Amino acid sequence: MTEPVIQFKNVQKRFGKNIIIPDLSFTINRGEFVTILGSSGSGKTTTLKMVNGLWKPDAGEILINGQKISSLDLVKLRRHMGYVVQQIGLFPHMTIAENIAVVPKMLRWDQEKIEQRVEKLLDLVQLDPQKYAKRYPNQLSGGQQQRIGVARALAVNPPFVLFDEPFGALDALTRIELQKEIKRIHESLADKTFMFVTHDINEALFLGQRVMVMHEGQIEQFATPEEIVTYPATSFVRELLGTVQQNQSLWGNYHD
Ligand SMILES: Nc1ncnc2c1ncn2[C@@H]1O[C@H](COP(=O)(O)OP(=O)(O)OP(=O)(O)O)[C@@H](O)[C@H]1O
Repeated sequence: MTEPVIQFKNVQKRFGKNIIIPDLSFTINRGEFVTILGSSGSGKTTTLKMVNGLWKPDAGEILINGQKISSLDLVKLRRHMGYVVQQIGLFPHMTIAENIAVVPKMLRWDQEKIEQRVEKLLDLVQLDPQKYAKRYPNQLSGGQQQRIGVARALAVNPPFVLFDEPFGALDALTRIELQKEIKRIHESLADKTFMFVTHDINEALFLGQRVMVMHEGQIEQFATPEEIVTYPATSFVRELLGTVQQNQSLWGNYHD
């Protein structure tokens, strides 16, 4: 059964006099993995930041679980939304375990529950807890640090996780490895809704159950990867797909 959990209704966002997002409407259902693909400056990050209330829309309405975002307690809302960014900003003087435990500690979980959770999360992101829990961030590779970013975002088991170009700074092989991981994690955590911003077409098509293609603050197409590749809705989508479109098997076999 589809259950809408994130809804934008005629949302507008301006910065000063610049209308960045003129009129954005879409619905995301519980448990979906949605990727947002678009050129630089198309409004992907702005859209994500409106989902967790970091930016307020200038017009229109955003509903989270059917409730107007403007009526929600934003601190609580953000606890329900893990956030993973490119510069994950681990605290350098804290161990990996302490970094993951920041929010659980803030919520006054007892120590045993925190330790169990950290261990489970390190297992989930495939880092051996015995080996990594007591290390410091500078003793980890970039890819491993991003894994910690994912673990930290999942610490208090949020129903939503937002990703903003989390793998943008990684080398191609590490990136592919982490894409597979994130897909596996989404599949293993039933019912979590993921929104993932990227400007990498292969990444968007590989990860997204649906892909939202944005251009100049508007949705060009919001559809499954198959539909997008087979029936690009606009000339922008067609151009964006470029060579990928010419060889449909390419993205399907991207990680084989
Ligand atoms: N705080 C801000 N003040 C003014 N303008 C902003 C602000 N944040 C973003 N913008 C502008 O809004 C537009 C959309 O930015 P946004 O970061 O959402 O794009 P994006 O699609 O995520 O791009 P990128 O892929 O480069 O990160 C850009 O033109 C940007 O300059």
